[in-house]
Amino acid sequence: MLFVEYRRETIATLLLKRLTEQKVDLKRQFIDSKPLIGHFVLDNLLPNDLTKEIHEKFPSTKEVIQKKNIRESKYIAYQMNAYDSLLEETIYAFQDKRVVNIIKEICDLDSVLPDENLYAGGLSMMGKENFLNPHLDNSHDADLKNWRVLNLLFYVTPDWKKSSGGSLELWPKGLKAPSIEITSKFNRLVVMSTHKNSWHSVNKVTTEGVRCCVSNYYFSENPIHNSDKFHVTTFRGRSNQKLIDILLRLDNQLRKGVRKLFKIGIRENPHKYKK
Ligand SMILES: O=C(O)CCC(=O)C(=O)O
Ligand SMILES: [Fe+2]
Repeated sequence: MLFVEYRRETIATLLLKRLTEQKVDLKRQFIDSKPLIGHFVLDNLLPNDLTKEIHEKFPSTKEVIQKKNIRESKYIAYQMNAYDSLLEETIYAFQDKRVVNIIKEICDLDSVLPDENLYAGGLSMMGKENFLNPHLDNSHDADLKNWRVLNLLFYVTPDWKKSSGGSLELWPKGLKAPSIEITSKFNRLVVMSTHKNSWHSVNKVTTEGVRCCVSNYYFSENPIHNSDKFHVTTFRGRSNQKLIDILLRLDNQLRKGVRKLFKIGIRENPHKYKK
């Protein structure tokens, strides 16, 4: 137990070191992008050997949950005691007070709260043909108390290239304008703010490999913009997916209606780490 706790702290210390080294540049990246979708990209996040080990400990796609519908096609895992403990330690290293604090400073937010229950976080894996259509993340936590404000996405698959597909796409000027494409490169951290205009997606994976990502979400008592309003996760089709776009808009309306009717949803959100 002590060893496990030490491990988490050690990883957090390494994260802190790298974020501190690059703090000025990261702040600049975030401030420059803030009027649209605030984000920063940090390469070589952890020592290469450690990131390789994290990747090696990822479960196979057969040991995790598959999500496959018109919105998205991917694999997720959040019951972290079912997998190698290094994965749990890595996820929670991003929730260490020191790490949360420096990210808060870089992104110039007044309060941020990590998501201990992994309400939306955990591991995500995407194999060939998997994708995530353009969407806005849900605005709130499960209790509708705090706002979801930052996504922290740590990509760990060695040798992942732009040509492998599976790039994160940000759509700062909406889905009709060009996107910013961010390759899911090995040992890269992307932090992006989430609000009512932060449209993002993941394009299709084109390689045989699996794109592995360690995800964390931070919440806050305050939204990114004062004008932000409650919304459910909202998906859209790409400009060449006219029919899918109609279906997704309908699907958004249905989920929104259900949410309104039952406030907290009909059942407890199943995406939660039960310790
Ligand atoms: O896997 C990614 O790069 C993005 C995932 C995503 O959209 C999210 O976690 O909200
Ligand atoms: Fe998202």
